[in-house]
Amino acid sequence: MTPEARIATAAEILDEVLAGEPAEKALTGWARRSRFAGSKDRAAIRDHVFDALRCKRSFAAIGGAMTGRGLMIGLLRAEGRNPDEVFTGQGHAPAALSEDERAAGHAPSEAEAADLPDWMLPDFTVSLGEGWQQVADTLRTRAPVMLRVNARKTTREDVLPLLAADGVIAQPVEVSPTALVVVEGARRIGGAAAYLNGLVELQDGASQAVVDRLPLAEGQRVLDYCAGGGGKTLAMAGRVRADFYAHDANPRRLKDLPDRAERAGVPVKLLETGMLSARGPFDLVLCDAPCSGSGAWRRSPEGKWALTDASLTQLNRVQDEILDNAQSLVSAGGVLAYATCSVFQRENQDRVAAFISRLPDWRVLWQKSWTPGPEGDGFFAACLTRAAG
Ligand SMILES: C[S@@+](CC[C@H](N)C(=O)[O-])C[C@H]1O[C@@H](n2cnc3c(N)ncnc32)[C@H](O)[C@@H]1O
Repeated sequence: MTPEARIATAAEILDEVLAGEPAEKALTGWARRSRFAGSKDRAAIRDHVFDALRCKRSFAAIGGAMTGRGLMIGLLRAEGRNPDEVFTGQGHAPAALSEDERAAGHAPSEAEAADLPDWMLPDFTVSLGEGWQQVADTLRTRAPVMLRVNARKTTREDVLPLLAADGVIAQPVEVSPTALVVVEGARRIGGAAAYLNGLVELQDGASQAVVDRLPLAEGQRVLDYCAGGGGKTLAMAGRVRADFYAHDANPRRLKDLPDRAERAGVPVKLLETGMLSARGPFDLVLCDAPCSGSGAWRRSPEGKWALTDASLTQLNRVQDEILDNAQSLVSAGGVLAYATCSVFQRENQDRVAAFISRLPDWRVLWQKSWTPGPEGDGFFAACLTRAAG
């Protein structure tokens, strides 16, 4: 496919997404119908679609329309290119611009330029202070592909040449002693021997940094209360030998964990909700709570546009409920850890403060935020314990 044909296809797929189809589904549907497209075409079209979804408001403003064509015109103008050079109507290129399209477009407002919904701007600025624009700008860019080295099986230094032998070039980063950023060959990770043998896992750098800070010790009983696919369970198990238990309100979310744990060489027991009290208490209970995902909107930009003030408030209720339920499973002297991949104070510091005001016998050991950047997503974590007495 020519570069122009890829833009035309991205515009069509974006129209489906704007009509309500999830981006992944629209991309997969197109790829199934378009066997002529090669892997490079698929990758380029995917990049166009996700670049446009990250910058949907600003591209629509400068492109003149919230349509697939408008977004692609906006993308080209944002890159300083003249859309007329791509929208030629020749071969498989998109149809030539009309006079109206050529004249359309306006300078973006503050929220449009930041690619945030208007309602969100106050929450964003309160949560991030002076750095809010930089964070909004970061969320408009592609996320790094990052790996976690399984310290149970290898070291960063030893695994780098193994990855390179399979075409995956990675570099150590500072955010965590187990983190690598992939600089070349990201699409080869799934077939790399180091991945297949459990030496590395795909995991964001800040996720790893959160786990680094948890006060884990050998022989503890540790519960991952919102384990999902088990990324944090495995990262914790990579650090110490302890008894790891994984739970999720939606047990189907845990389905990949047994295989991943086996590959990583770490035993993890799955627990259903009804078994939690009987199997407790636990020395450490981690609540990696469902959240807006705002710290990871580079990876999942549709979440940025789907979130509403009301859905954020509803998430806050779920977060409070999770903390209230999980605290009863923590042993005397044990630790309750709370984490989100959100940048919003409402989901982070405010939830911790609300918890302490409901249950004043708890105190905060530490809390920390990570902003999205070259070494990872935005994250928040806090550790709490019951005050002695
Ligand atoms: C942020 S994800 C967890 C990601 C996972 N820890 C990881 O590192 O891969 C949040 C998880 O919380 C689960 N969840 C939602 N409500 C819950 C509840 N009330 N109790 C426990 N888990 C819940 C969701 O099903 C989801 O899998």
